[in-house]
Amino acid sequence: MKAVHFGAGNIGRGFVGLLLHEAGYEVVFADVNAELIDALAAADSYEVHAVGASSTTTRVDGFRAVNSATDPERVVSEIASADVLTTAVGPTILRFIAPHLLAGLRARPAELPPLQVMACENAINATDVLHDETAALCTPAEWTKLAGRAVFANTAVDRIVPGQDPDAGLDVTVETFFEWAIERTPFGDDVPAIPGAHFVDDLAPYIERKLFTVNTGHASIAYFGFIAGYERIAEALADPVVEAAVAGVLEETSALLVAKHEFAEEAQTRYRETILERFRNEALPDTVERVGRQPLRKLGRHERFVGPAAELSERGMAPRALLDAMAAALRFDVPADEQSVELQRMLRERDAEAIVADVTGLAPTHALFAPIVERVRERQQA
Ligand SMILES: NC(=O)c1ccc[n+]([C@@H]2O[C@H](COP(=O)([O-])OP(=O)(O)OC[C@H]3O[C@@H](n4cnc5c(N)ncnc54)[C@H](O)[C@@H]3O)[C@@H](O)[C@H]2O)c1
Ligand SMILES: O=P(O)(O)OC[C@@H](O)[C@@H](O)[C@H](O)[C@H](O)CO
Repeated sequence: MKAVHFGAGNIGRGFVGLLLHEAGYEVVFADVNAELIDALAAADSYEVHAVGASSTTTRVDGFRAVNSATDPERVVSEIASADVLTTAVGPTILRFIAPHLLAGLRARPAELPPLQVMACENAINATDVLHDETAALCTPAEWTKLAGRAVFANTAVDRIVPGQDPDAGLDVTVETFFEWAIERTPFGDDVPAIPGAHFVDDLAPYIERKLFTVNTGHASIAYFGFIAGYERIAEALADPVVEAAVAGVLEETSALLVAKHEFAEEAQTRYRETILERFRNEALPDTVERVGRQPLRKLGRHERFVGPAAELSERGMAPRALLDAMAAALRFDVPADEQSVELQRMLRERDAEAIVADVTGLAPTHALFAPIVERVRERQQA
């Protein structure tokens, strides 16, 4: 069995590649980072160090590596004969994976079982995005012909994999916790055998609970922590002011999740507490800069702040802590982060309504639009 995995970075090597390897797949990593791909191609194995209460080390071997920027023909032939295709490149990069996938499907013998495609990104329905980007590159008639050569399943992936020590080479330090939930129905009777994953009929509750608890909480720590001058996530959360602000945010998203998906309140409280414990893991060198990265994406319409806040407003509940977290995000000023630089430029040069419309995608008539505009104005005046 062969899996082509796009994105040999933190989650690629430390989670998706690892679980596919443990499931018995030969993993072919595809990435545009030449140094990384050369190192993987030259290595026999790397280690995944899971750190926390019960630390473990797992060796990953039997993989290959291909540079998708310089050797697209090889990528096509690998996809044409693969069983599984996964990605962990970032939601905004999926459109660059689509041409490879389309070419791979064109070259794939029609008699092979369909390629099982799963995008493992922090975004709702990321695999659908990859599907749509791929279908848009050919005519509807050709897509009708090719569509039978692949099945597309959305997933929710959860494991904190921080930025890695440059001296660690290919080895990856991760937390011990992990969860990989995958839609079952697209596969019909041929569900991939990945023991580390679980397959669910309805992914929405899983992905929304994950994104609006883990990622909303994480990003809130990053933005409040950045303002308070912290470098690490664990030390930011140890500050009672940050902790209280984050608790307020998670109470709001939990209220939505309980109301919308009918999670038992106690179960959601336990889930939240487990997650806060994960963020407190001192052995995990995770930084506010990594977790707060790309604030414009994180302030998007269906993302971790505006998504739940908009739904709360629509249900007649007024989100306050989420608005505070969004206001904190506006202060994320990190020269190395292109989106942070762009956000600060927008705040200096454009009017508040235009910023809110562009960044959040909310209509001016939406109940959340005016409160966010107010936060943007406050930031501009400060
Ligand atoms: N790190 C985590 O804790 C974590 C956990 C769950 C989900 N995720 C999600 O996984 C995805 C990747 O995150 P990460 O932390 O591993 O980031 P990362 O930067 O470590 O890895 C991304 C990799 O994608 C590669 N890449 C970029 N453009 C590419 C292209 N056009 N073709 C092929 N490869 C390309 C990069 O070179 C890099 O190696 C994101 O969507 C993130 O939200 C991350
Ligand atoms: O990857 P992002 O930028 O969407 O979010 C940053 C972190 O919150 C994220 O990578 C978490 O570590 C991860 O989602 C945990 O499962």
